[in-house]
Amino acid sequence: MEKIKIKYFTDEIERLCYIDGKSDWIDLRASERVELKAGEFKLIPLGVAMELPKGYEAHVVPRSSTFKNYGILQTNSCGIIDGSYCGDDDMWRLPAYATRDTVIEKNDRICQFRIVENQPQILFEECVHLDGKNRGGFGSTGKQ
Ligand SMILES: O=c1ccn([C@H]2C[C@H](O)[C@@H](COP(=O)(O)OP(=O)(O)OP(=O)(O)O)O2)c(=O)[nH]1
Repeated sequence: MEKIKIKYFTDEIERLCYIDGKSDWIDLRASERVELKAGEFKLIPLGVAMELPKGYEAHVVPRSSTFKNYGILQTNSCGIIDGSYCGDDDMWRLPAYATRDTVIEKNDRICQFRIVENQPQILFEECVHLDGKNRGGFGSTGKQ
């Protein structure tokens, strides 16, 4: 089991909870009421800052119901929370674009995260040709 040190910026959101069995992604809540007009962008505060376990980062994505319920899109597709983002003021935020007029209430669950191990250090070794067989891509699977 991994331990995460967490700071809440408000008592008005429920505490994060790891729910065993159903999904290991952990829901995050808006820490203030946010009203957006169609076409507006906002960094929605999530009311938490964390010190992740050494060697981990966190990935934040919307919940599957987020677009249906609120009409917002996460503008960076997947939020990367670096392990170094662990200062007292390093509150997590969701960059969101509203496709319609919408209201997100304080404490609404709008996205989810999991922690992921950092990739190993990478050294790029330049070459002229690669030895592998060309795989094809972008719709080539199952075609000759
Ligand atoms: O959806 C996100 C993405 C990032 N962050 C926080 C955590 C992350 O560690 C920090 C910095 O993010 P990033 O490294 O992506 O941005 P940057 O390097 O400051 O800016 P950019 O890479 O866009 O130049 O912002 C969030 O709270 N939510």
